[in-house]
Amino acid sequence: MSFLGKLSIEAVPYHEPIIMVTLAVVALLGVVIAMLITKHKQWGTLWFDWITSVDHKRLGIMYIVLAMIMLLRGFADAIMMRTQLAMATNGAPGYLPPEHYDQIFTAHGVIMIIFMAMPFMIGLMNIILPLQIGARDVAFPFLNNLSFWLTAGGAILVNVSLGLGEFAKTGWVAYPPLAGLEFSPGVGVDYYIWALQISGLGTLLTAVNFLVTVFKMRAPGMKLMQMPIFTWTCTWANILIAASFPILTAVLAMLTLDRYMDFHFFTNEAGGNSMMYINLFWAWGHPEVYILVLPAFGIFSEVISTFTAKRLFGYKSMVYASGAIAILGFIVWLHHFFTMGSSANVNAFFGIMTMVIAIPTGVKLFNWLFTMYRGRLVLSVPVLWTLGFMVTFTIGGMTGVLLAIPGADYVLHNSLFLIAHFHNTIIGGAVFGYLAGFAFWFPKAIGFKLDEKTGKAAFWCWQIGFLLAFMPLYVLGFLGMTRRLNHTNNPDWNIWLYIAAFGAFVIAIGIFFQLLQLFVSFKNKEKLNDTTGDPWNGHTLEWSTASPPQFYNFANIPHVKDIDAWTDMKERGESYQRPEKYTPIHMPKNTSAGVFMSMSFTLMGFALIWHIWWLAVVGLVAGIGVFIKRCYTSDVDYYVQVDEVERVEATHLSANTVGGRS
Ligand code: HEA
Ligand code: HEM
Ligand SMILES: [Cu+2]
Repeated sequence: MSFLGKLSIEAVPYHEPIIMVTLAVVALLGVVIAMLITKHKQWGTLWFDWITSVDHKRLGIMYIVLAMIMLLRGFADAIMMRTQLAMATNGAPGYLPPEHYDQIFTAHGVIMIIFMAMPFMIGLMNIILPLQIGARDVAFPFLNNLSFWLTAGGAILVNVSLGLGEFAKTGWVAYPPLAGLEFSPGVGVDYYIWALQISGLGTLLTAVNFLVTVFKMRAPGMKLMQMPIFTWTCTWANILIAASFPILTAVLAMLTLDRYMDFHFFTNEAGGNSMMYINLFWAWGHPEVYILVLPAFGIFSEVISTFTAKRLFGYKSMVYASGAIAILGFIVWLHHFFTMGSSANVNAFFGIMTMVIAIPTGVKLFNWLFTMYRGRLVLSVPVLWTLGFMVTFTIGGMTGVLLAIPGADYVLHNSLFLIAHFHNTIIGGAVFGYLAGFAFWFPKAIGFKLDEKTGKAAFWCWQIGFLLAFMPLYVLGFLGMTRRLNHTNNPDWNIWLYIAAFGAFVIAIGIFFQLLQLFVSFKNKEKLNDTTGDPWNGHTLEWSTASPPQFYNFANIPHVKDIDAWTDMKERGESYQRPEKYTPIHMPKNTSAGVFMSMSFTLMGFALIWHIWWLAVVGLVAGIGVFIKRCYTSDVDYYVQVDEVERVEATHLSANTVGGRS
């Protein structure tokens, strides 16, 4: 074994034109961005105000930037797959060789779920949750920065695999024995393992951080049953993360031992059993999909009640329904392997428990409908995403219930019907939810509203494109097409494959409109400016702050007396009151420890992937070293003095009294 382990120049796929062109474009973009930063002298800002920031609002924005970049990457993979399948009909080979195609669907699944949806959800939670409960930050701001960089570290590893070596060809579930050393001897599965392990640790720390925040840092007076509904759904999601991510950590660790140290947990011989992996994987994987969708449900609740100018119908039943979904979501994982050979009774139990989830979900849908009933629903962009969700997600949920019938699942398992089901719930549920939240909270986070026209165009392209791209997959599933095929030879399938490819291009236009929307909105930001901090006449405390919020969030922590604390304060005439006095505010200092720690661990992961043992030790020791140094640092906080608080607050208050609202 050489100094660089398995790494050599051969690892660069220079004979693959598609990859090389992609890398060249990415490199070019990188150079352009670096030049722009240099030209505008922004390196200092980038480092001191963003990369090392412990402010939950800035970390939230960074999560969402990461999610958007990963959406572009994941979508590029998707469109490549759809084009391949539209070309490779009647036995034609298409343009993607099998070993490349297999990496693409694996990368697409992993990137979309772990590095697009999760960061998007966690980003929105970061920006909004502390504001909603009247807190100045999360419980552990430094940990929050570390969590972000661990997530980013995982994303970096997945993307490095494009230019160095390969990614897993196993599907996003990486089942052994296929993912074992015998059938996947390359570095692809190792990239998968370390990317998920490192980012998963970040996610687990985030959940712990936000659970402590919610239980310990609510504004005085805010009882648990008065927390805003988005905060509640995030809390249920965090409980699910805390309960399920350790299972992922464990199962990945076991796969690591199999691959690196010749253990036999999941091999076919020497006492191993790969079914154990499948069981543990889904014990994490199923809760994971509810982790994605629950916060989106919370966003829809906020959007609907705000844009009908009514209180949410059935607040308590919403909280309990979310809890029921979370708890049931934890005990139905076996529905992913009905066909693995459990007894009929076991299958029946898990099938029925799965179907029961339709009940609390139905409760939520009806609550949203009742909230809209006789309200004056404003058809803004967040509302469009919400209405689109209600239709699309219901279809996806219903087909899920169909799959929950073990007998039916024997026919439909791993068919394109399944693929249609989960894109239906993930895109129609989670992604539409995040995009609704993005449009809803953008003015809060950035300071100006998003352009409506381009936003509406983006929505319609996504909605119509979605139906075109995924409804045909239900048909293909019934016609017998299985998932992960890289070419087909059944002429009956062709037309549906063409429609699906066309649909994906319509979604591409939607994504184009989203980029255009950002461009147009930034250009017109003076006109779209939000000086009030409360552009939609909101219900919850985040709208009581300025847009973007003061860096310390609240000069004086509000006292909460009711659900919808901000509506309540406005009704009582207690909003925008200048308090008698301000006191100095205790704030955490930014630190580079998080980024250095996580980059050390990412380096360790990279070294382990390539079997560069000395470098792995260096990464590990450096990461732990930075942590120990951080533990001995006492210079971690400071006070914002009263005169500065006064100055900042005066701007916000004057915007809302002189000529504004009072
Ligand atoms: C956000 C993601 C998300 C969500 C919310 C769901 C929600 C549901 N899922 Fe889905 N699912 C996935 C993502 C998701 N799923 C993924 C990613 C996979 C596959 C991964 C892979 O293999 O790669 C999968 C796979 C999957 C399977 C495995 C199939 C197989 O491998 O063969 C099953 C089987 O039971 C299932 C069922 C369900 C059910 C019953 C729901 C329910 O929660 C739906 C409840 C909602 C409704 C029913 C609609 C609204 C309700 C009403 C309007 C009330 C009235 C309705 C009735 C009385 C029916 N899902
Ligand atoms: C935006 C449009 C999207 C398109 C056009 C698309 C398309 C596809 C295609 C063609 C496949 C392969 C299906 C097969 O096995 O034959 C696939 C798989 C998959 N997609 Fe998507 N997708 C999209 C968005 C998403 C999103 C947003 C997510 C999750 C957040 C997602 C998660 C997955 C997963 C987990 C798989 C399974 C990968 C595997 O088989 O291991 N997709 N998608
Ligand atoms: Cu499931």
